Amino acid sequence: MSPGNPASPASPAAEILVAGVGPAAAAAATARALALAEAAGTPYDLVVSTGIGGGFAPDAPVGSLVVADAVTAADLGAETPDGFLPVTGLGFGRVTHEPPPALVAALAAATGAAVGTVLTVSTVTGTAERAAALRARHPGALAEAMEGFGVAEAAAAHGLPVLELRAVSNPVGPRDRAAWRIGDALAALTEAFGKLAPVLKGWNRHD
Ligand SMILES: O=C(O)c1cccc(C(=O)CC[C@H]2O[C@@H](n3cnc4c(=O)[nH]cnc43)[C@H](O)[C@@H]2O)c1
Repeated sequence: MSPGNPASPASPAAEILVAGVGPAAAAAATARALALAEAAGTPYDLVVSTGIGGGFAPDAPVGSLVVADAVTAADLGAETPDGFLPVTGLGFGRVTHEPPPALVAALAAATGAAVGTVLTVSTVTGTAERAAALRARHPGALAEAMEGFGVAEAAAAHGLPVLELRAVSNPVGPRDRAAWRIGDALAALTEAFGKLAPVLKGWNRHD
C-alpha cells in the first residue's frame, strides 16, 4: 500500500502483486517491487500478504478468515535427534515477524477474522501427525500458508510493516483434495478486501 492517493482521498492507493507460490518466490517478487518503488521515489507504507490457506481445526474452519498477529516460518531450521531446531537456535536470522497490533485488531474487528499465528511452510502439511506437531510447537497457530514469512522478510528489509490475511480453503491435516473449498475462501477474501480501505485509512503508522 502506498500513501493516500490524492486523486481518491477516501481510499489509500493499493497495488496487487501476484508473487508466486512459496516463501522464496514471494520474497523475491516483493523485494523487487519494493525496491523499484523506492527507486522511483514512490515507496510503499505497508505490505499485505494474502490468499488462501489451511486452517487448524477447530479454531479456523473452512471459509473463515485469519489475520496474523505473528507471521512465523515453521520449517526454517534443522532437524535434530531431539526434534526441530528453528534457525534462531542455530544462531541465524529470525523466524517471526509481528504485524502492527493496532492494525491487526482493526482488521479483525472490521472483517470478523480470528487473530493468531499464521505459519509459513515450504511443504503443505498432509498428515494429522504433522498438523499436531506444528500445533504443539506453535500453540497460537490458526493457519498455515506458503508465502507470509517471505513477504515479511522483504518488507522488513525495507523497514516496512507487514500484514497477513488468509481465508481458509482447507483444514490443515490429512491430504483431502475433495475437502477444499477454494471458491468459498476466495469469496470470503473478496468480502474482507471490501472492508480493508477504511481500516488502512484509520491507521496511524506510528502507533
Ligand atoms: O496438493 C495438496 O495436497 C495441496 C494442499 C494444500 C494446498 C495446495 C496448494 O497447492 C495451494 C498452494 C497455495 O495455497 C496456499 N495454501 C492453501 N492451503 C494451504 C495449506 O493447507 N497449507 C499451506 N498452504 C496452503 C499457499 O499459501 C499457496 O499459495 C496443495
